[in-house]
Amino acid sequence: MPPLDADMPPGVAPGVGELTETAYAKVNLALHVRERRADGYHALESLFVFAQDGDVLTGRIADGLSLSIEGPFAAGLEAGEGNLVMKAARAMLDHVGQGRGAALRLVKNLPVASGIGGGSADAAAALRLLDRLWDARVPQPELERIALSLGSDVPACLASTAQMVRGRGEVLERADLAGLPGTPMLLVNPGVGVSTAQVFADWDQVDRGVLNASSLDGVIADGRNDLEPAAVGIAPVIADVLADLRQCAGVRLARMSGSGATCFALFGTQAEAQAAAAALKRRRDGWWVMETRIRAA
Ligand SMILES: C[C@](O)(CO)[C@H](O)COP(=O)(O)OP(=O)(O)OC[C@H]1O[C@@H](n2ccc(N)nc2=O)[C@H](O)[C@@H]1O
Ligand SMILES: Nc1ncnc2c1ncn2[C@@H]1O[C@H](COP(=O)(O)OP(=O)(O)OP(=O)(O)O)[C@@H](O)[C@H]1O
Repeated sequence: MPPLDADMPPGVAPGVGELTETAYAKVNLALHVRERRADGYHALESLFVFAQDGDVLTGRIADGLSLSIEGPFAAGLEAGEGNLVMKAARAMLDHVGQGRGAALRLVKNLPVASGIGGGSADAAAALRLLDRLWDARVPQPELERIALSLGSDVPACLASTAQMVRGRGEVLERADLAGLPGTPMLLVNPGVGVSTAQVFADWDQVDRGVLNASSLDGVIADGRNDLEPAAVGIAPVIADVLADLRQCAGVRLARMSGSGATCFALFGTQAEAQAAAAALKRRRDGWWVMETRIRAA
């Protein structure tokens, strides 16, 4: 009998001895860029939420480490040592001691380099999965330290709950905003990749002020994604995505996530989100459209 797995997403049947983790898509509901730091990174203030869907990682005990990748966005993604799943596994081995192994399988459902943190979410899912698979019981602060060594967004992806994120991504504060969990959401990517480093380099260096994330209405009314103009400059089709989303019936907020090109829209009801998804798929050949909800904390 395969083990019962509380985190198992629908449609994924684990094999004998396999564990499964979802790598939830990250969405920056607002992203304020405050300043360029001496280390070259930018100080951010961002309200992170997570979709209830994403990539799916499964793993079982094996000799050595291996990774295979399948799914709609598997093409072009290397499964070697450069993959963030492998980097996460190596970092775990460094911590818990060599001599353990795992055969990992990634179903890549999220577009790569698209502002929804797929690679970061995969790395965090690998840390959670291997901690369970190897019964390593790494204390949470240690896991968070390993996570930050893998990327700015990986600590937030570890918990995959709504969080106010500051600094480079290492200062996390739980954000239990009323009205967030379960909110119907569309993620839309027009099929272009944009480089995060390039978008930051093109930011106009104007500090437009703090993010007040005390209520969802406040984040909708006063929040921004300060990287939107730079990303639109690199990939003008992002402006078309935002215009399309903003004219959908029932939309409460449409904004770009991270450094783009993926944009998101929040809806009042699931029926409105479904209708918007169907219309976009009809009208825009080649755009990726995912209908989901904000994951509950
Ligand atoms: C902008 C966000 O999407 C917000 O969630 C993320 O912080 C980006 O995280 P990421 O894709 O993992 O990016 P990283 O690999 O950390 O950074 C890529 C490059 O983007 C720039 N970068 C990134 C994050 C940051 N706070 N300041 C930056 O200036 C740096 O040039 C860095 O070399
Ligand atoms: N498992 C992985 N999934 C996606 N990208 C990966 C993975 N492993 C390594 N990478 C590399 O990491 C880079 C960033 O990918 P990712 O999908 O996380 O970007 P992103 O969505 O723009 O992230 P962010 O929202 O944090 O800016 C890509 O250039 C890709 O080649």
